[in-house]
Amino acid sequence: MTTLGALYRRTLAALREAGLPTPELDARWLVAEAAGVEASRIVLDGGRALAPEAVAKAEGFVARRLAGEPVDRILGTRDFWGLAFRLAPATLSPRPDTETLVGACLEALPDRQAPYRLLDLGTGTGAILIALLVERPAATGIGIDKAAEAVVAARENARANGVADRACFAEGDWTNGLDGPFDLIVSNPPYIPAADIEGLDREVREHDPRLALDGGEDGLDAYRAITRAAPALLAPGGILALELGIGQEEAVAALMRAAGLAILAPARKDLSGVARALLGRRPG
Ligand SMILES: C[S@@+](CC[C@H](N)C(=O)[O-])C[C@H]1O[C@@H](n2cnc3c(N)ncnc32)[C@H](O)[C@@H]1O
Repeated sequence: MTTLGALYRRTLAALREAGLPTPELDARWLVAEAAGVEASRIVLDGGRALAPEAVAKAEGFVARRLAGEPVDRILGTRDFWGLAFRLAPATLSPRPDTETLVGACLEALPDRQAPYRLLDLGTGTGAILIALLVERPAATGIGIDKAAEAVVAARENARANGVADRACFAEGDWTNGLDGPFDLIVSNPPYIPAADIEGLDREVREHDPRLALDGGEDGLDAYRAITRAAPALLAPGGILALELGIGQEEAVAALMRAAGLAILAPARKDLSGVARALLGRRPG
């Protein structure tokens, strides 16, 4: 008979031996999921006997983790802005850096009760749009993605997070075929220069979809497309809010200015001090 505590210790030992960077956290999440308990129960209920299926499930998870699969991909969900998002192979796993962009957008949309109209380009799991709709309960929004499977996941995430009646998701190529006006257009676009993708961490390179990463030769292809199209879709005074890759502030600010947008402030930094969220306003 295997107990919850014994399964945790065995899992931890295997992950430690493999030299993984966060074995305690990984073991906690994987064992909790396999055993169908809250992670906090592992210590409290350490003596609980487990069914053989739960042990086999945990062993399967460990094998995947040792093969380099990230924990959130194994679990199939990721927390973002305090909400749970289901992942699909076609979706980026939303990152804490992107919460900086959400925070900046909320400051630009200060009225909790206003019926803001939002557009999220490259919505993936829907993380950005859904977080904004949760925080602004009278707002409505559209999320667009080129990956059909991402659109399906985003719809499901909107339902699970209680905003499906105010969110609409569709497959599309950036703004093609869309009509405004929007009060806010937000995007965390693919921004890695194509030649840098091979040098990314294996967990990113092998488990996040290339369509979510590849920003073209200089990493700026999506910014060019979005800044060119956004002003015509923004209401006067509307905001374009873009997540930035490392070192991209100047280039993206130049694209926003060239499109007639006024930069609101220097880019907001993420928790690591990287300039991460840049906002421009359509005059008027
Ligand atoms: C960096 S991911 C961001 C996902 C999500 N918004 C987030 O922050 O977690 C970029 C997203 O853009 C989508 N994408 C790439 N090219 C696109 C295009 N031409 N039109 C619409 N979406 C596109 C990708 O499929 C991916 O979901």
